[in-house]
Amino acid sequence: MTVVTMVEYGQLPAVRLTAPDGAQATVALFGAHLLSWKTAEGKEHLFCSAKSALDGSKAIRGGVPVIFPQFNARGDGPRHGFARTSTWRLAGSGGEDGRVWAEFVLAPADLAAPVAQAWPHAFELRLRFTLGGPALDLLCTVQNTGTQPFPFGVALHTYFEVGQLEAAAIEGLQHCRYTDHLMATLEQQEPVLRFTEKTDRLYQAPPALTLRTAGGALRLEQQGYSEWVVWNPGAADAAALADMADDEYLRFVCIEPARVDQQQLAPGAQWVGRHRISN
Ligand SMILES: O=P(O)(O)OC[C@H]1O[C@H](O)[C@H](O)[C@@H](O)[C@@H]1O
Repeated sequence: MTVVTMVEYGQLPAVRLTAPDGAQATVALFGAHLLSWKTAEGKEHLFCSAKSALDGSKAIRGGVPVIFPQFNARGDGPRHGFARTSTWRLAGSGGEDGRVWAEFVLAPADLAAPVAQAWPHAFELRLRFTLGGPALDLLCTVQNTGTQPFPFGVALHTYFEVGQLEAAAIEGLQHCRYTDHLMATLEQQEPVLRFTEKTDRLYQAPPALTLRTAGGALRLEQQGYSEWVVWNPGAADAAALADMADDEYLRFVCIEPARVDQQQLAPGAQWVGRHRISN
């Protein structure tokens, strides 16, 4: 039996999905933000900071922030866009084939007035979470519902719980080109990426990666996006973040399917991004 219920997470209303095998996901309406994903054996795969705001006053530090319509400062609006700080609607939910799903939607009428005025485009952003079995699927669609093109970037800024950063390794990036935080473009020589210092890289996307941790491995796949962003702030940047404890950077890595540059979407057109996380 699949179950979809409303719960409170911190002070945020959230949707909890439970699959027939016991896998569970919790998604806040604020940001359509996935806060927790547990596979059937009860293992939590996402990190969320103990210092994160959970009251809608600012973006959540952890889980899966939805980045739209701009990545970081690559646009004129707020850093990483407004989707992560807007309240979405639950558009539907259900169960089939042993899995459970819920879909969230954000459109101009859902935005705070100043946000809608600053980004006056006719769009519909949808995010569907489907879980059960070893996989979590995140289906993101952007629809241009108007008569003028608009530009957008998008990303799923997933914070994976890794337990011990020193044991975390990403496979699948050897010989891939990336841009680092100093804007140097390089090619990765190492077969495996490990985290020994601040890491903030935009990789031209190979379709699949493997994240290995002390506790197991996750396979990450994407279609429709153009980059993988890999981020860990390191000690100094973590200490400067008010919503992260100084040593919490040792517990997570962010691996993000992304379309970092704002590209145009024609009137009536739809963009689709698929992301699957499985173990
Ligand atoms: O602090 P935030 O706005 O959530 O951004 C957190 C991080 O997001 C991305 O991964 C960027 O590549 C980083 O440069 C940035 O520091």
